[in-house]
Amino acid sequence: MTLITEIRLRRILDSRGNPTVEADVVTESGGFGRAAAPSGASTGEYEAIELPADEAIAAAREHAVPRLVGEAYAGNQREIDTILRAADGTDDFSEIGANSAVAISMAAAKAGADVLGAPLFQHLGGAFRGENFPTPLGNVVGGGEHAADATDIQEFLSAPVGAPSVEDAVFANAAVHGAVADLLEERDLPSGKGDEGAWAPSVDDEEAFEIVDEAVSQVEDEVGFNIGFGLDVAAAEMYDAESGTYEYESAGVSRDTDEQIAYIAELVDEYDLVYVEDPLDENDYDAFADLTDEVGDQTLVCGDDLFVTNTDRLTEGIDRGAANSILIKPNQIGTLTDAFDAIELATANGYESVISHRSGETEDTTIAHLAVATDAPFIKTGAVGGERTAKLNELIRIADDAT
Ligand SMILES: O=C(O)[C@@H](CO)OP(=O)(O)O
Ligand SMILES: [Mg+2]
Repeated sequence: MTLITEIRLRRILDSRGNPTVEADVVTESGGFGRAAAPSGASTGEYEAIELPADEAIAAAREHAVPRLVGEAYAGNQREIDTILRAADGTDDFSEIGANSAVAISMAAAKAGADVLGAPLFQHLGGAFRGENFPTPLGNVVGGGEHAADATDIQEFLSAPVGAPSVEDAVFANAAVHGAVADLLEERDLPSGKGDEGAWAPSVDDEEAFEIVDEAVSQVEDEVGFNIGFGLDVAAAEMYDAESGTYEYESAGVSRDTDEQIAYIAELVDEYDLVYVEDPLDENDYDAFADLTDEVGDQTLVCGDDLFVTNTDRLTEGIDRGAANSILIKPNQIGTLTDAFDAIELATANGYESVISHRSGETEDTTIAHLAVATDAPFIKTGAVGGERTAKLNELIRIADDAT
């Protein structure tokens, strides 16, 4: 029933207006799945390779599609993804592009679910999936690689950990985003938005902390449940390997590694941060381990550029005690199977898995299903903006269907 009979690949627009790859997978019994690859801006050095969309499509048509059509079953995800790896023949998908690979991988999963008549989260999570729903981390103020002339820290994240439901959490993040807008106006700080829809005012990090802290407290009072606060520092983007320092340009401050660890630990204490992503450079496992020693019992220290959803890099991190959670981005590694393997390895070693969008996105909602299927504590997928609300609204629908 799930034998693949057709795969179509096309270029579509992503949220930055760049071309990306969309895949349609059709099965013998008429099952259908469609998925699109997202795209990063603050990409990790060790990520799988994204090729220009037209090149990725041409290469996948030549090398991967003939091995899948009439040969593979959409219901057997591991088989599909093994074939994608074999068709590519490299470790980093540099032949067919991780963008083609992930679009086909996710579209096949959706086609498999369609044949079964099951929602994607059920197909991926199976009958023994947990009962929990992820807390959405809402990017409300940001800068770094996602906006010019804004904060050094890439993302200030609202984390409504006390929300009684996914729906309440989603609306709380939108309310914090709105409250930030009011506070910016009060302070006479005009602001555009960054790639993920977060406000991108021309302020230093210290002022951003003040504003987000106040916005979170205001909304907390309104909604009556606990809203935490998190960060994606994206520290690799501010790290200068030559001088060994983290350069905070908007504040004119430079910190060496020990100072960076102390600074982040201070922020965790001061703002009760529930989540800190990439607080240190992507090559510095030792510094990650030192920070995790210091604050790992208070907060999630999450590796994004550090681990790039890669089990080899995660194994190294586990061995060295670096971080206590991993960010999962299927396009960083190329297939759903690889993403699941990373999640499984994390879980087996007491690391939490946080599922994430990219700064360049489409209306694709696969990550919402992936987060529910794998019982992830958090999903990072923005607060507002169509390509972000596509996932948030899907989470609300999933919760509505599943309960
Ligand atoms: O750093 C990140 O976590 C992501 C998503 O927020 O950004 P990008 O997709 O640009 O890598
Ligand atoms: Mg990140």
